[in-house]
Amino acid sequence: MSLAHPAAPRRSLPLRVGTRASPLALWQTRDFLARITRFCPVLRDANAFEEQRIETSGDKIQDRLLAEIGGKGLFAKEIHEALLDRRVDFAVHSLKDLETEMPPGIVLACTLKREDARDCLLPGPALPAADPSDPFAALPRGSVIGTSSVRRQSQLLHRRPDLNVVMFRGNVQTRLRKLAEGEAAATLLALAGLRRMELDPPGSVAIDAEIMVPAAGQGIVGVTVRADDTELHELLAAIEDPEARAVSSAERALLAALDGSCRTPIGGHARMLENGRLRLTGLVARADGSFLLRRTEEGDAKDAIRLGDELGQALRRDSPADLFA
Ligand SMILES: NCc1[nH]cc(CCC(=O)O)c1CC(=O)O
Repeated sequence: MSLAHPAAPRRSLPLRVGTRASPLALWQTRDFLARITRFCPVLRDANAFEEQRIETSGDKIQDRLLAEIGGKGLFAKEIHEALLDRRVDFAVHSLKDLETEMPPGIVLACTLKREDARDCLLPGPALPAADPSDPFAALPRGSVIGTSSVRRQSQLLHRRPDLNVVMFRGNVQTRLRKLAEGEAAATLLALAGLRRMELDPPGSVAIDAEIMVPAAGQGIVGVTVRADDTELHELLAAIEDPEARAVSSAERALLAALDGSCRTPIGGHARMLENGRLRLTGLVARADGSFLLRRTEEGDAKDAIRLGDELGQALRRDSPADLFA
């Protein structure tokens, strides 16, 4: 079988794709396989791909804040290992769960078109629907909000210091169940995950990215491959969305420059403007919301990494040093 071109070297099928086993991860993986099959008809074979489900440290640890156990990369570590051990040929990830620097021997081959990057407020059954123009307004004083993201927590508490945040972990379905069971009055989730799984919980509203700056890479799926697998790298790169690459490069460079301890709330969100310009917003905060710094810069999309790096350094310079200890 040749992948991209009749003259390309033959390689054996199936291609093994690494993925987490959560419903969202599986949805994203199957969506990616459908896209690549449309692009490369030779893979239109029931046996072209084999799904390898991999349990990651992030899936195993359910009772502690992600920030406390090492944050980024926890949902990717075992998948990277499978790639390097040649147990899988490529892997599909939520980009926001991938560390900013790939381990040696692994590259980010492809970033897919972004789904809505915003976070979403989901009121539980005891609360009225949220108001899209002021999502937090209907939350009664002192309400309990479930989230284990320090980024979401800090931005929420900055506006509403009266609220009480409790830890809420598990995959999207688990968190929706906890909400239905009243473990919290409301929760916050990425809109992208809900949209992909066609979930539209009653009363939920998207929160403007100015009010709740999303995580770097939120809403974007990224595909990793071994750096030495040129053939597969080229095939995967052929379905890359250049806009997703540009915005995520800026956001991830910002995150890398901030190099926060993994407990530091950091947000990064870029938007492509007309005329090839990028507008990047970065956020640094304290988890309790008592400090919050948000800044926006524009630059040429060709210099996405420099834009992110410079904004990250500026935010770092102007934030309390202990956030970066
Ligand atoms: N850490 C879990 C995770 N990783 C990616 C998404 C959503 C999908 C995306 O951002 O592309 C989620 C769930 C959430 O934050 O609500």
